[in-house]
Amino acid sequence: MLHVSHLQAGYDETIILRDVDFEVPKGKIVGLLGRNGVGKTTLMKVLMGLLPMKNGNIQYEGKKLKKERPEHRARSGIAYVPQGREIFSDLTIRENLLLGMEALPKSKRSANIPEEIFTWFPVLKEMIDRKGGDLSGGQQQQLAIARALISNPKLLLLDEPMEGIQPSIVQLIQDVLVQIAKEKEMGIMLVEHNLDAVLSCADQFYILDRGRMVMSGSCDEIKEEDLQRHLAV
Ligand SMILES: Nc1ncnc2c1ncn2[C@@H]1O[C@H](COP(=O)(O)OP(=O)(O)OP(=O)(O)O)[C@@H](O)[C@H]1O
Repeated sequence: MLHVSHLQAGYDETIILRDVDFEVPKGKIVGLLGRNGVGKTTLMKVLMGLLPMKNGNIQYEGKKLKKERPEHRARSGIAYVPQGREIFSDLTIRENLLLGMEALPKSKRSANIPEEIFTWFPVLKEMIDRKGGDLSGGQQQQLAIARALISNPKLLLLDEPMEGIQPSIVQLIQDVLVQIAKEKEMGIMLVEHNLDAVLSCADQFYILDRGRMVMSGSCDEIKEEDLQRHLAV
């Protein structure tokens, strides 16, 4: 569903991504690993249209992405949960979730939150009228993911969703991702430093280093020594 080739991007004159090739197939979770500052977030921003690419090709659902704005990409089914969650602290869970509808064309928006959201994240139903700022980090992360899922995206980009989250919530998020990738045939790209979490829920992985994907494969076949070589600081 997503094919990226020879992608080059960066900030002003600085090139961060030199020649990036990768794919996210339909219904699969793809983990993106790499040391701090290699450009994982930069790649997500380019995919979401928040940063222009300098060169290369992005093909999404059979069409080339060029200069489409983020809202256009969101309407075409790409959802992004940035690092740090970015939920609205002064709005309730309900209000935060309904904002996720903005990603849909007006004719498809609803005033009701789909019940499946609460089957994945029951705590959001229990606390529906509480303000975002009153939630724990793990609850805020569930809210941020749920808000992205409201628009029923085809491709979900997640930037470090497990960061600073307690193990039981990490497990819940992993279980939800595995379930929705399969049931909804959603492609999921997961940037994560929590290696165990990536290996236990992703199907495939890529390692980004010095502007290129230096390694990729199936998570079942990943070798500890290769990880050490590319990820050790
Ligand atoms: N807005 C910006 N302007 C200039 N340089 C930036 C900007 N944002 C990020 N960078 C630089 O681009 C490089 C890649 O940053 P990026 O955040 O994409 O890395 P990352 O792999 O996501 O890191 P981390 O794992 O720490 O989140 C870093 O050197 C960073 O300092």
